[in-house]
Amino acid sequence: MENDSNNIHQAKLVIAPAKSAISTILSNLIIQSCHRALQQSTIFTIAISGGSLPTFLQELPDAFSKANIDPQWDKWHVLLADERCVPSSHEDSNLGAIRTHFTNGVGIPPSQIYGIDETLLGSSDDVAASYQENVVKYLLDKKKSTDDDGKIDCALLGFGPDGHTCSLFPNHKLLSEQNRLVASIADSPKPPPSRITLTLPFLNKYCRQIIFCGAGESKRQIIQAVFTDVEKANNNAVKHDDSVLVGAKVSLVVLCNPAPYPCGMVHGYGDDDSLIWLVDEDACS
Ligand SMILES: O=C(O)[C@H](O)[C@@H](O)[C@H](O)[C@H](O)COP(=O)(O)O
Repeated sequence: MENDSNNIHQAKLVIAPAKSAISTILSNLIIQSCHRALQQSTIFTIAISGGSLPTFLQELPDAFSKANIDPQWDKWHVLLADERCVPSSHEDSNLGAIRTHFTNGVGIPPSQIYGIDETLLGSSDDVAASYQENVVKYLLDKKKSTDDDGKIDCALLGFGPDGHTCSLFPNHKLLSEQNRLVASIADSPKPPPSRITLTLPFLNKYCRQIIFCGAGESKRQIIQAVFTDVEKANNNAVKHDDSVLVGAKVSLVVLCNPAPYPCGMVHGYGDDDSLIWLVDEDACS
């Protein structure tokens, strides 16, 4: 468990009326994040995890069209929040899923969609070290050099029914990582065992906005455990723009400290919209 005793961390809890509404709301949040980034910088950087997350991105291109906003895909840089150490053509590949559900249909230059170095697959440590140097640090430097404070603009994360996020699993030694921004894991309890992942230092220091997404009853116990008082969240309802958070209930919640699960250790960067949890009613009721 992380004991970050000096700080109270808040999140915006956005409860979509149904799983089907998550894609719409997520698309609107990404449009906002992209717009904000491209006002301040010449590039938009977004980290995406695997699991069900890529399926929530299918509506994004249409959402840009409906909003009559040019996504400027040529300015997008997509990195992986975690990846299984397999070739991108393998059915377990997160990059493969992101391509299938999102990037294959849009004009992001392939050189700006950053997979792992498949020539290094014999050593997950080497894959992680290479991803840290050649992708993560490269993009942070690129942000710094484009009139920006050197943060990844947005990270889209899932969370498992065991409370993991990225490939950061409960009670695993990687939760104590202090320095590396990307690390390898050889014993992931969720198959396949060999993976690389963004670390807590990266997620908590170098992301301007984190959006967790999850749906369904299997996530309920995690939501109840990660926040101090979800039942009372309705009392903390916040005003919101219904054209963005369509039909959602929105409240401010406080993360439990110490955090009971890895996903609860991701507390974001600090301002109002830096940590959003977007879930459906089934995950919350
Ligand atoms: O590579 C992975 O396994 C994922 O990145 C993982 O961290 C995922 O996001 C969660 O397991 C939630 O997955 P679901 O959304 O499918 O429950």
